[in-house]
Amino acid sequence: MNLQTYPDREMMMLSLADKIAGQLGEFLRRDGKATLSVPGGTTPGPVFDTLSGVDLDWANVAVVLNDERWVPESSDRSNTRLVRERLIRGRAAQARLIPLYAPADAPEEMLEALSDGVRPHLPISVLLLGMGTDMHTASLFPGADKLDEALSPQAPILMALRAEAAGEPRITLTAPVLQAAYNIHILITGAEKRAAVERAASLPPKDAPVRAVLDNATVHWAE
Ligand SMILES: O=C1O[C@H](COP(=O)(O)O)[C@@H](O)[C@H](O)[C@H]1O
Repeated sequence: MNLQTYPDREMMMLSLADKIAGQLGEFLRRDGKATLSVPGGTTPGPVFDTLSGVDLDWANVAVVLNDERWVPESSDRSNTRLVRERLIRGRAAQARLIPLYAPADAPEEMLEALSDGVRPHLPISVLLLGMGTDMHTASLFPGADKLDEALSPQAPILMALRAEAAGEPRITLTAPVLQAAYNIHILITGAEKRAAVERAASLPPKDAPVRAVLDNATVHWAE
């Protein structure tokens, strides 16, 4: 694990947004397109705020969430809502948001259609992940019903998972999709998450799912 620490959160968010923009720019110059995968939750908003103001060829950037809670966009638990409100606006308004949610009672009903939408945008150029204090990343939760399958090299692009700690049913990119990303960043704040990520480094992915990507990731941390 490559751990990068910052004097404060503001500096970390600005610096990480700058790094991500630079990496997206390299893909855009070389391939004419790029895929950015981002987390939801409470941490990444300030990175999105800065990124949305960066001058990039956003029309050729596909944005894919790492995971989604199975709730409509009207819910304040919706990761899609966060991304629309904080990232896909300003200069980034032209970016293409690839859906991880569609109205249906259960994620299983939409897995195939949503996977078909994601497939053309793989592999991910720049992957930004969050992490919970329980060492889950994306919606790969310890103890989730289908965690073993989602961690397997044969896992499909997307899976539906359920876990007690997750609240709603989840839909998530699986481990092989995350591992195939060209650039991997994990964004965490606070002492509890720092201790958790250090603990994860010596645990197997079934106990600490973030471990599935840790060896090739840069972990960005500020108090
Ligand atoms: O439920 C989720 O949690 C993680 C971590 O969220 P945070 O609020 O602790 O930053 C997030 O990365 C993931 O995308 C989200 O669905």
